[in-house]
Formats: sequence, structure tokens, C-alpha cells
Amino acid sequence: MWFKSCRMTFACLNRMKSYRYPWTRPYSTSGTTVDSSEVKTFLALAHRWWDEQGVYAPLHSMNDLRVPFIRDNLLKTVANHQPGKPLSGMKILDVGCGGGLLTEPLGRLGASVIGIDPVDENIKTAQRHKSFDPVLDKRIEYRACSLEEIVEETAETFDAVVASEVVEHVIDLETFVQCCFQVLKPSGSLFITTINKTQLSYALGIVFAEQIAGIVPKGTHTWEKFVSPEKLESILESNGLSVQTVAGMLYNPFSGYWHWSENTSLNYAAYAVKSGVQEHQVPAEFVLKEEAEELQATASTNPAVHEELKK
Ligand SMILES: CC(C)=CCC/C(C)=C/CC/C(C)=C/CC/C(C)=C/CC/C(C)=C/CC/C(C)=C/CC/C(C)=C/CC/C(C)=C/CC/C(C)=C/CC/C(C)=C/Cc1cc(C(=O)O)cc(O)c1O
Ligand SMILES: C[S@@+](CC[C@H](N)C(=O)[O-])C[C@H]1O[C@@H](n2cnc3c(N)ncnc32)[C@H](O)[C@@H]1O
Ligand SMILES: [Mg+2]
Repeated sequence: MWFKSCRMTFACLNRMKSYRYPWTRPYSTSGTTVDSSEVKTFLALAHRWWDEQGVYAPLHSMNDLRVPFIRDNLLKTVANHQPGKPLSGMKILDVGCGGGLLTEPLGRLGASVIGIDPVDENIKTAQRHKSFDPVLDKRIEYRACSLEEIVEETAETFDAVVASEVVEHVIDLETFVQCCFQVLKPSGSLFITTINKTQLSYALGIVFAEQIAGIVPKGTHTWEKFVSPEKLESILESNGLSVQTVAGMLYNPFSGYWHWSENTSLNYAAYAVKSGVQEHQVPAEFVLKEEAEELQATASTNPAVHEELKK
């Protein structure tokens, strides 16, 4: 179209009771955040990631905002950094990495990045593309999996988790966020970009962007799955992630460029930090024996936990 020429196993769960104490491992009873219909949609486009003027042009263009957003906020967390490789020494998990459009620039900034995506064809595309650059080939690892599948082996591993243009495609956002918490180191950073759930995002993000202008392929988004910043902030805060920044992003379909905006009624970026304390609900029946002993020890100092353990 004329616009185109322009641009975890520990997921936490239902039936939980409220405790207020430093987090302990939750146990998944069901457990997926992956919507099979989304997988089908992305599978069909798995070979299109690196066509910079193609269906994923807006995501290529979004790097102009999100890469500096992630870089600059991460640099505030370190005393000094290596010129040229400012993110050197940092471990980043890129969840829903797709073809690696954001994974690669983060690797170029010196970070060790693991990119995961449930669509194996996306991972094949990403692996093929990074293989052309020996530096990236060493710095980036890709895996075809969901977030909940790697939580156990990567608990408290990452300095940062990135989920860019992903949460509007998942089911069970709360579980998704809890997994992000689990894999982050204490004080680790979480970066999310997504689309707000407003009448304007329906009019512009669905009717205009998909059905009229073809900025994104028809069926890319379901308005009901869009996430307001208020809802996202509430889920983050109640899961031990302290929101630092929410900033609006505006796509200009004429120029194909993104701009920061005061207005969050369409796209927005959020940055949160793992605070380490959660108002979590942990189902007593899901707490392993050693966890119960740990809690028992805690109970001696915390009556609230003591009460819960008696139930
Ligand atoms: C039950 C139910 C569904 C209710 C909905 C709520 C409700 C009641 C809605 C009613 C609202 C309403 C009034 C609807 C009327 C529908 C209608 C007649 C709409 C007309 C459309 C319109 C208003 C057109 C205006 C046209 C115009 C004047 C344009 C020129 C001005 C201008 C520059 C506009 C800017 C347009 C703009 C900002 C478009 C971008 C919109 C947007 C949110 C895009 C996000 C998409 C995107 C690029 C996200 C990243 C991304 C990318 C890709 C990819 O494939 O590249 C994939 C992804 O998964 C992504 O997340
Ligand atoms: C719009 S693309 C964004 C890709 C990449 N993050 C970027 O911004 O360039 C959304 C990606 O999320 C992946 N995805 C969908 N559901 C997911 C889930 N539940 N968990 C992880 N990734 C998911 C899709 O396979 C797709 O690659
Ligand atoms: Mg999207």
C-alpha cells in the first residue's frame, strides 16, 4: 500500500493466597502464556523479519527509540562502562525476540543476549541472520521456547528482560510478568513496549493501521488484548516490579518514523526495576518441602507467614 512505501515452569498461578514476604518459588500447575493463534500468525511471516521495507518495517524503525531507551536506562545502573561496548558484561533476555530485530542491536552494544521465541521458524530466521556477523554469533544465543519453559534454569540470571511488542500477543499477562520477575537478578530491569487499549488505538491501530492503510498485516492485533499502562503498571507493581518510566511512542505512517510523545493513548514503553519484595500469593499446596522449611524459619520472625503455614 502507499503507507508501505512510507514504514516457569514457575509461572505463578491461580488460587493463590496472599503472603507478604520475600518471594519464594511459585509452581506452575498449568502453564503457558503462548496463544496458538498468535503462533500461527507469526509463523506465516517468519521469513519476512529482515526485509526492512516489508511487513516488519515499523519494528525496524522502532529501534531508533527502544534501543537508546534500554541502553540509557541500563547505563544508569552501572558506575562505568566500556566505550563502544557500553552494555558489556550485562546479561539480557529478549522475550519474543522474533527474528532478532532488537536482539542484534543489544548484542552490538556489548550485552550477552538470549533471545527466545515460541515460533521456531522465527528462531531459525534469527539464527541465520546473526550467523553473518561473527561478533554477534558469539554474543547472542537463540532458543525456540516460551518464557515459562526457561524460568527454572535461569532464575535470577538476567540484568534485564526485554519484551518489546509482545505482551499484546500473550495470554495470562500476570503469569508472563511473574516469570519476568523470576529470571531477573535483584534490582534487574524490565523493558516492555506495547499498545494501549483505547478507542483511539482501536480506530488507528486496528481500523486504520490494519484495515485501511496496511501499516501492519490484517489480523496482527486483537484490540481486546491491548494493555493499558494503568493495567500494566498495576500488574508490575503487585509482582515486585517498581515502575520507573512510562513514555508514549507515536508512529508516523507517512515518514515511517517513531517519536517520543507525552501521549500514551497508542504505543508506549515502560521501564520497571525488580524491587525484590512482592505482594505475592503463593499456594501453600504448591510450596515444596524445602520451601516450607524455609518459610517455617521465616515464620519465627514473621507472624503473618506463621499464620498462613498453620492453614
Ligand atoms: C468492541 C470493540 C472492538 C470496541 C472498540 C472500542 C471502540 C468503541 C472503538 C470506537 C472508536 C472509533 C471512533 C472507531 C471508528 C473506526 C474508524 C472509522 C476509524 C477511522 C480511522 C481513522 C481515525 C483514520 C484517521 C486517518 C488519518 C486522519 C490519518 C492521518 C493522521 C495520522 C498521521 C494518523 C496517525 C496514524 C497512526 C498513529 C497510526 C498508527 C496506529 C498504531 C497504534 C499503530 C501501531 C501498530 C504498530 C506499528 C505496532 C508495532 C508492531 C508492528 C508490527 C509489524 O508487523 O510491523 C507487528 C506488531 O505486533 C507490532 O506491535
Ligand atoms: C510483534 S513481534 C515482536 C518481535 C520483537 N520483540 C521485535 O520487537 O522486533 C511479537 C513476537 O512475540 C512472539 N510471541 C507471541 N506470543 C508470545 C509469548 N506468549 N511469549 C513469548 N513470545 C511470544 C511472537 O512469536 C513474535 O515473534
Ligand atoms: Mg504487536
